[in-house]
Amino acid sequence: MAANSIPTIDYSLSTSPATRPQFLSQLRDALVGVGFFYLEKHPIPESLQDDLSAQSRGLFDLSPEKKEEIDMTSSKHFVGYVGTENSVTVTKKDYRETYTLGYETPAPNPDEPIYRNLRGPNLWPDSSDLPGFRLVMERYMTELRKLADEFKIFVAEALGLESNALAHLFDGAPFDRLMLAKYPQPTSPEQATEEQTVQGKGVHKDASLLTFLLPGTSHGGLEALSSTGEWIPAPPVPGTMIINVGLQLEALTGGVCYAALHKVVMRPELFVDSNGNDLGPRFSFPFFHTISLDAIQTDPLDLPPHILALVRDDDARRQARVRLRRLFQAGSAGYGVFASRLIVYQKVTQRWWPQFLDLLSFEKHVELGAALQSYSQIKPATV
Ligand SMILES: O=C(O)CCC(=O)C(=O)O
Ligand SMILES: [Fe+2]
Repeated sequence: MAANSIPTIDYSLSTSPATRPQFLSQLRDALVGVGFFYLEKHPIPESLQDDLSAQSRGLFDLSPEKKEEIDMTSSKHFVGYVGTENSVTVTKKDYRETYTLGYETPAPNPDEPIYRNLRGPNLWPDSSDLPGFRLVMERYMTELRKLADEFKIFVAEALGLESNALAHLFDGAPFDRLMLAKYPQPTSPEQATEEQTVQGKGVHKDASLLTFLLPGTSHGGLEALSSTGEWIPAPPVPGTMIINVGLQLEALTGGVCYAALHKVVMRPELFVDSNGNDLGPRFSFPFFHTISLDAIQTDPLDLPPHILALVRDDDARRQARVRLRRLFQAGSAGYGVFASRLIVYQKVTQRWWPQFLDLLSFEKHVELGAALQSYSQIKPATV
């Protein structure tokens, strides 16, 4: 399957029975091919996108002291602000600052499984500093959740399944993350690695089912790796969002859907427009749509043969099997998700979850998942 350019899919085709088959067929090609697509004519109101962008700029403009108040280390739920100095992909530094939030909810009861601590209260900035911030973020998350709910149906249908074939993966409380990301313009040569390139975000696959990325500025820099090994640029296209397949969808479909590796590279020329004007910092807003933390699915989805035949090769199928096992290694999906957060955000782990500090590496991911599970079973009352 041709997989060397990023297709554009028209959301409005999904709304009429006459054009829906065309929409679903384009969606299937994108999920199986490059794993990234632009969604045009989507239903997120432009005014809400503008509000999101304005509030995000306001957040990153807060003083260091105010940012400290909402620093992720103040939350045991892996939400809040992470400064440039603490941003990494695996072990390499990312040159960006982020703020992450989820659905506002009380912390779980001590007798619930430990992974439910991935949900909890957000770290909101002071409303006198940023009036309207919380309202805009919550509105945006509500709209994105609605769009993601539609995509669960679209994806099922595009893969030849019943419309509700993914519904069971979302039983229980929803778990999604909205991230606001600011990539400051690199200023000093020390920030550059090779060929003047600064790592905005290092090479990775998203841990989500699907990611819905709203670019906040016109900067390029995002690139996706095709299955044939080419880096394909995915610059913002006005009026569209960028949707990409995450590891969960790849694993659940036995490798039929392709979770592309991707990265954000920052070359100096990306920070000026075609007239040579300075573009300022780069902003982007990914919404990581994820199956329920309580979901359990040990076998891949039961795809029809003509869809299964679309898998690239045996290796893709094998790797997806391994991923699926890892995802549900300890039962519910939440254990694996919690284990990954403990590994990625070690400062949070040091402060809130020190009992797991000696298991913090991706090589020990399986062990860590098992430790979390037995911790939930043996010592629930002390969580
Ligand atoms: O900022 C972007 O364009 C993409 C960021 C990204 O891939 C991520 O945060 O997972
Ligand atoms: Fe990503």
